[in-house]
Amino acid sequence: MTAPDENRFDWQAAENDLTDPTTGGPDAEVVDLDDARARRVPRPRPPADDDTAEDDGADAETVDDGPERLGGLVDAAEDIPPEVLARQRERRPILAEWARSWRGLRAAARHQSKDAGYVTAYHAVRLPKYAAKTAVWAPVGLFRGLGRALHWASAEEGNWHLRQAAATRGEADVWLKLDARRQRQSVWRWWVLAAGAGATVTGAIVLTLGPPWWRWVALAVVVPLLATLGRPADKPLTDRVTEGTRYRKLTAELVRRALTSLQMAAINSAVAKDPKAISFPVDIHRDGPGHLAVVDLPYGVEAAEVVARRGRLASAMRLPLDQVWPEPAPGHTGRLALWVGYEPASQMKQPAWPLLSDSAKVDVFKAFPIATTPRLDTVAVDLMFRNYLFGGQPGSGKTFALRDLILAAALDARTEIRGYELKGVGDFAVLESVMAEYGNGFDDDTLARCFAFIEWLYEECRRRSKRIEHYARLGKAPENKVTPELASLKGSGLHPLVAWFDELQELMTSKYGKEAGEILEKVIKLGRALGVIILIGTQIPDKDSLPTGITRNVNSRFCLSVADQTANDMILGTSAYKNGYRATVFQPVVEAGWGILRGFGAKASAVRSFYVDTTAAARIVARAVALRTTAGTLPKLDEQTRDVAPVADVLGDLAQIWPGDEKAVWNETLCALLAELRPDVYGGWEAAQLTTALKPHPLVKVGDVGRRIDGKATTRRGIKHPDVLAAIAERDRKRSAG
Ligand SMILES: Nc1ncnc2c1ncn2[C@@H]1O[C@H](COP(=O)(O)OP(=O)(O)OP(=O)(O)O)[C@@H](O)[C@H]1O
Repeated sequence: MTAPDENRFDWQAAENDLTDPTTGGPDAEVVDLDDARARRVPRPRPPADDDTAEDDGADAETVDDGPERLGGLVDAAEDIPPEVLARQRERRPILAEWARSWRGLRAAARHQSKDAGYVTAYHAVRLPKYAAKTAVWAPVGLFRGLGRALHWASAEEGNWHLRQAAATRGEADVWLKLDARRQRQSVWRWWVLAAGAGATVTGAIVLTLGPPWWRWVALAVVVPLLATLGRPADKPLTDRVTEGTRYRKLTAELVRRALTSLQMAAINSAVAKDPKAISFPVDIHRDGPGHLAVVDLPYGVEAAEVVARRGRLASAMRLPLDQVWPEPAPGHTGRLALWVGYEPASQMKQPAWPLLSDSAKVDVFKAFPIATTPRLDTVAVDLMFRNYLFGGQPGSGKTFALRDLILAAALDARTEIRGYELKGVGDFAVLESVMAEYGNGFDDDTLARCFAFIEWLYEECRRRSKRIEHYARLGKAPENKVTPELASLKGSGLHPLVAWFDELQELMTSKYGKEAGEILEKVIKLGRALGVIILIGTQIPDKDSLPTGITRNVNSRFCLSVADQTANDMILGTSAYKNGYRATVFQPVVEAGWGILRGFGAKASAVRSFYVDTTAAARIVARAVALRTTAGTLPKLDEQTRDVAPVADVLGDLAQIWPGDEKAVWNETLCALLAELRPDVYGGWEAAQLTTALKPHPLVKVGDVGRRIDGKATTRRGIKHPDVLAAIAERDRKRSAG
């Protein structure tokens, strides 16, 4: 098809339509084309005899819908402003994709040198075999070469047959003419041959007189040439270096074959009707350490459907799974970006985490590297004004990914870090010295502390919002958000606070779950602008283990290998699976660290978190300790508690302040008495706070307690004295049991 003209009107197609009676319908008439051009009359609408009649184009503007247009205009009506048209016109880049960035250049150079190295090594080990073959065929080549030279000089080639034919027919004069012609030809050829022979003799003399290396060079050049001349046509001197053993080059044919092998009826039937139903808006090109094919799938097929069949795609290409990376491409939903690496991702060496370098520092307001793409590009993320959700099945690598973020946070000396790992393995213990609070385990005590921490976070958010209000009044928080200046301002109380929870499902499915979920949701909503950064890791992303209120409000998500669509969408958001963002394609353990990162830019993408083992993590922590010691922000071991946490022994204090021999007392009365005892701890407590503080002690049941006030019966929440005593006895028993 010819390219559309400036106004995007395809004259040739329109002319064909107007002159072709089969498309013009029974009433088609011959139209004066000049007239048609002048008036731009839309062609007559063909009779609507099937479903596609609508698409067949009601006006001539829409006839050009061939592959060149895919992703471009649907209708180039004249009222579309020229600047929009100009924006939509896709220009091919002057330089090839691989030559446009250092990364591309380096990757191409690395690939070429690797390739050259391979070929050299391949042939080097076969050199003895090649030498033997050369020794055999070179003498044959010498005689064959001499024979051919003599034959050429005699100019008999072709002529002999003609002379024979003339002799058979008895045409003597023809014979004589042919022979005379041969003689004429052979005269100058003999001269050429003689000159060649002379040159050879001279060369030989020069070689004998010259230094020995001249003879070796001559031998190295001439002998292989003679051997090549002497060898049989089907037996090359060197072995073939087959392409297949190195990598499979991505070609349009391979992509087409792979796509038609997916057993997708929509693709196969479209291709059966029109082999061009699968088209390539951009040429397949090198992109990093692999090739990228941007494919426009047949009408109505979504890229997401192909992404879901990554396994079949890899099978059709005869490649390992982690070498084939299909993704939805920008443009429209039927556009697929298929990247195929030179080698499987598992064999590609991930570069070392840049933050491991001794000079690396982190500013949580700025992006830092956290992962790599399949093409080994670095992906950077920031922490400030973000909440993260990491989800994946066991062995998917979420703990390691979460730890990367906390390690990065540790390198910003302003950041306060507190968190709980509720798996009890101690993956985060390496960070203990830079954390202001750390809990590890899934026992009731740790869960209670974790819950109390969430409550504290909420209180901290309230305190921070007051501080922000204050600074906003002073004009220091123009957006009512923490600014880098406020975060660095000592005593502002607005420094970044990273609160992390690994395996949060343990808390959410415990007795604290409901309340913890509700409070955490509020913290996530409030904390973002206040410098409170929540990081959550969970293994079971269902609505009981991870309240939807939380998932809805998280703005950065990393979904590692998950088992099904529900889990995928719980982490990445509704419709993520449908839109082709499917972490179900990753295998746990084998593809640990791989996942879909969402919340950074328009497109979610497959990335692999940097692998940082505990030894490397310890090196970073050592640096973080040094940075924090200088900045004076290193948490002291004996101070690793929250400033307003209920550090006091609530049960003991209750027993101490219990009024007389009352059997049951209202919480609010108890709060007032507790505040008198320890105003720094209990000052401002309300009834609900006491209820929460008693949660870790199931023996103390908070219930309705009735009293008479001015003769009127009044019921409020309260607790019973025997319960408190029983809980103290139980706690003492547990403590003495160890
Ligand atoms: N980015 C990575 N690159 C390579 N290997 C990784 C990566 N991240 C994690 N792994 C490997 O995967 C293993 C499991 O990782 P991790 O403990 O983070 O998984 P998990 O999802 O937290 O599993 P679980 O829920 O069982 O704790 C690690 O021991 C590590 O060896």
